[in-house]
Amino acid sequence: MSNVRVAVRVRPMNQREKEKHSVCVISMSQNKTILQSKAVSPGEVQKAPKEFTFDHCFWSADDSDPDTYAGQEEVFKTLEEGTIENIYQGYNVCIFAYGQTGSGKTYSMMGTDDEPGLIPRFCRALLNRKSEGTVRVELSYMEIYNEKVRDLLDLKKSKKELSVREHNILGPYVEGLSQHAVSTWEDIKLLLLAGNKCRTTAATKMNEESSRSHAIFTLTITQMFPNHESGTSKELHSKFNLVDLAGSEKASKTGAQGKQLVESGNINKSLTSLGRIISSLTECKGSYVSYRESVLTWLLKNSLGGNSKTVMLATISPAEDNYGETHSTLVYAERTRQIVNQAKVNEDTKCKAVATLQEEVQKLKEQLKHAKSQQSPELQSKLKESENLLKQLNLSWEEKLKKTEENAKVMQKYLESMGISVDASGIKCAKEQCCLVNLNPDPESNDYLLYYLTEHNKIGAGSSQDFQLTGPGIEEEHCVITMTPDGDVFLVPNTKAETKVNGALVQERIRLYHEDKINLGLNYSFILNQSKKRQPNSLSENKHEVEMNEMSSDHKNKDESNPKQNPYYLLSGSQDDDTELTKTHINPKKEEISTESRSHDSFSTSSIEKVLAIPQESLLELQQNFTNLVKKLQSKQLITQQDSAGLENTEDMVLKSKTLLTLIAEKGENACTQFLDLLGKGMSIIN
Ligand SMILES: Nc1ncnc2c1ncn2[C@@H]1O[C@H](COP(=O)(O)OP(=O)(O)OP(=O)(O)O)[C@@H](O)[C@H]1O
Repeated sequence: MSNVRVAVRVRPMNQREKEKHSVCVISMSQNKTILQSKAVSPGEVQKAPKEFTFDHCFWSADDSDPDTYAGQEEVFKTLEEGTIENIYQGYNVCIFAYGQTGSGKTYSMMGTDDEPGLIPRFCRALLNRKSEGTVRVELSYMEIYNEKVRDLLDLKKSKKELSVREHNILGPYVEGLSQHAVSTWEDIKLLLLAGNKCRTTAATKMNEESSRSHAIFTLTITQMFPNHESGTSKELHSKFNLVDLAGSEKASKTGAQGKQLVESGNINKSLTSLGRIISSLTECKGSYVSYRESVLTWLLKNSLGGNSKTVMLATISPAEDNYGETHSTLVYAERTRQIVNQAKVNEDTKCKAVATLQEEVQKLKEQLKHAKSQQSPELQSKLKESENLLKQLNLSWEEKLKKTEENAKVMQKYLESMGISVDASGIKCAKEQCCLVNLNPDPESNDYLLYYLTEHNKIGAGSSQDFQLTGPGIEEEHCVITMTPDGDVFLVPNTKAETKVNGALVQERIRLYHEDKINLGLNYSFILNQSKKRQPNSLSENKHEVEMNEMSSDHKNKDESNPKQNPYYLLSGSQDDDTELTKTHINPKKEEISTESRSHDSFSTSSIEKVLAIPQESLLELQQNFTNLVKKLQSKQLITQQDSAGLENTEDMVLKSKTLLTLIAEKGENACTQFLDLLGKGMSIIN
């Protein structure tokens, strides 16, 4: 019998907290965490600080003093103590991270490329551990989102909801969850990367990269010890669960609304059940514990009060404005420490399970023979369930390896067909392929996602969409991007959804060009990569240079020495020529404006004639271009907000152009020169 080991980790102040000059309310001394009470108004009595005792307290709030600072390595080393040993002795182990959104759960569990967290460190340590027996490691990775289980590693089935079942020897399990035989860190890394890319994330006001799902990463370790004298063999089995729970914060504080509020409700349903279970295990010992109340608690049944050695890592913010959440996390964590587990060595579990399953299958077949028709569907489904489990348990290691290999290929292809390219070394994109590059780094893997475009690409939050995005402002059917056989790309917005191209709101079908910046909802930003079409050959292909120049300077402002900061570097950083994307920005052909036309009168006449000659389909582009130009002129104070409002009210392009030219003319020679300069830079509505 052993208690759940509980560790608390306090993260550094984030930008928001620093800007607000938040006071640090956390201090740590050995295994004690002290929470100072909030500042009070004059006349009120300051409450005494609250003290909590844990097995480990990690001070990660400030790295200026290496003696007190606990980095990723220290957290791992402390929690690893005895853990790998326990796994190799045949015990189940579970480590779960609990805390409010943005408190550092994912950072602690997954970490970054430079600062790997517990999952990659444990995987490596586990593979490096020597054993006298033959060691087999299998891996699964799932997500619980809105009380639904999804396999993060079987992409063909990733949209399918999987069911939780329970076997009397094996305990709760997810039916049909893919198991991947792994032998090296590289095998695991690829699966981790792919799984993380599939994880659902939705931004909230508190933490834009907030993950709204619970993720369970499981390593199943089997050791075989053959006894050559007796011809028998012993098997030890252990399950190692690494769980990254969703944020425990209150929905109101994060600004969750609508669909997200439902998500929060369901996330909290799992967490509420978790809390209830922790209470019944600690306060009302002996009372019935309803693990099946939520998917999460059902799957973690063994980890809480059952057959597992469990560690809870509670993550907290140091800032005063998170006092309430921090306090409840600490209370929760202290209570969890009282849970007593009954871990036992799992010896020959598989053999026992196989034997009982075989018996069960026999019995069920017998029963089916004599069953009344109304009972048979239930019996049949039970039989199928047992047969499936038996089949999975009976697979040989070679078969498993082969399956894993096949699945890896399918997974890679499937991801590509979905528009996501996965490669352990970073992002790759076929030179000729047209794709959207997501400029928001993937929170789980720190790199960028590619969405390869096909003829017809539905984008939105709905399950029928080709590219599913979640987050504020994303509609069920947000927009459609189409591509003609010639590679011309068009965007058709849903007029109710917020879609911007190069900063301008789009309300009707619009053609897209190489390196156009597309904003969907509040948080998604994409760049169109259309390298095949990057050479401008039509009047409109030089239209975006001003934006491109702006973007280039935006990019320049980023830390170019760090390839992860800049998708262009990441894209071009590939060693492989075939899959390289260059970072060169388009350099559109500039049409020289003749010196004689540099008088606004002659310019305006010829310009309007050109506008009149423009075919209808180009007018839409023109309108878009016009909007961009107006914005630019506004920013240069060549026209006022009032002027541009007047322009917006005019539908007719010719009239619009005339008004604009008149407005510019009124500003005098300097304004005309600047205007022409802008036109010359590619913002022309008429050349
Ligand atoms: N110990 C730490 N040291 C440095 N940075 C940290 C630490 N913990 C968290 N952070 C940073 O704080 C931010 C939020 O952390 P993280 O994403 O891990 O939170 P979370 O608890 O997993 O949130 P969510 O519930 O939304 O998944 C990230 O930018 C992360 O890099």
